[in-house]
Amino acid sequence: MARLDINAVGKSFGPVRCADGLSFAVEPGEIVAVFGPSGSGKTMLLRMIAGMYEPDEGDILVGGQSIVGAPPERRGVGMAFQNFALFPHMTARNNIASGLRARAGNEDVASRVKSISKLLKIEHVLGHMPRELSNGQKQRTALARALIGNPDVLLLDDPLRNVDAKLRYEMRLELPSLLRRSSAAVLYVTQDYREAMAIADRIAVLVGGRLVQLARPEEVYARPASVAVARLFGDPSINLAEVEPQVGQGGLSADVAGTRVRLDSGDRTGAQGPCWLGVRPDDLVVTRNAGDDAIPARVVAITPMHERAVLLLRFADGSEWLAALAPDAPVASADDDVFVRFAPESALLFDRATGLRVGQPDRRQAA
Ligand SMILES: Nc1ncnc2c1ncn2[C@@H]1O[C@H](COP(=O)(O)OP(=O)(O)OP(=O)(O)O)[C@@H](O)[C@H]1O
Repeated sequence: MARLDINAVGKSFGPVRCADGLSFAVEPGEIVAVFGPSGSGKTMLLRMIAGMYEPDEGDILVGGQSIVGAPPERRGVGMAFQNFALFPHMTARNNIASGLRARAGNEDVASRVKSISKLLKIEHVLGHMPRELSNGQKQRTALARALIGNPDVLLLDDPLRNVDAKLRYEMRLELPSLLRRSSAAVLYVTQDYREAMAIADRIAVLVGGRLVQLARPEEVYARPASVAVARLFGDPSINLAEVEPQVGQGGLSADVAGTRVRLDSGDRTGAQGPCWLGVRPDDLVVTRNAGDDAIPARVVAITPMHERAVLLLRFADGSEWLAALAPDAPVASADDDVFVRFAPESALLFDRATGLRVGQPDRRQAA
């Protein structure tokens, strides 16, 4: 059992800065999802840990020992990729065993292949060639090969991208306990925020090669460090409006599309001046009743989406927001005039100049 430490790691290709002062640690048995937009440096981070590239600056340590410059097979690192990368001329059994032979000499290969394939439910296809395996079986075979050598660090690069939706769902449920059993420090790259939230203990959000937030999934969702992070989490994505909040008798309030709306009066230090107001579509309530804090809107369109109804709403100033309503919520029809409300505590505020969330004690750099 060994901890993975990434210390001030930087890497550039010409003008492209794909890692910029990355620092964080992954504990043994912990799963950290690396999440961010395409090109944010997720795969490059994994490649530097695996030894396919070396960092320009900083250090990478496993169990307190630097692995920078060490040959890939001596790093104690196992990897599985989105494209499976199985040897096409070898059976599943030999593919799995290759993960062990590269690392150790006189192990009892057969019994270890057997126990790992039992765990991953692929015992019955061990004699098959990769072309005879389904994508799900290939993915499990690649995972078995990565796990069989009991690596200190396990790197998974979007391992569920090429499997079908049903298997992806099942694996999201199964993977965390499977991975924790190995006691490896796991870095799990994904482009799917739901997968990151389902699988990880913590999520490292990368934007432009920089770590913009590292926190538990619910924390990243509820308290995104910046407007860029807020936009990455949620489907439909967060509604935004330009506001200038002011402190009055009833706490903080702002004009939203011409209506004065109360915002949370809690910890909002620095929340005055030009801000982005962010409200998640799930946090909107759509009613037919006017009243305090109710913004008049017209329903432009309704679309079903994952068991919910998503309403496209247009305010009097022409701006549009989306509301995602629970299946049992009374649904309006297109062209209806309605009122939109949200609880003050569901309002997120971001400084418009820096993009950082305001009223947040532990601020990180904006994306
Ligand atoms: N060998 C290379 N030579 C030059 N530039 C590279 C190389 N590898 C990666 N890059 C650049 O580094 C940046 C980060 O790439 P990386 O593959 O790590 O992104 P990613 O976050 O994994 O993206 P995706 O989600 O699309 O896989 C990109 O701008 C990419 O073009």
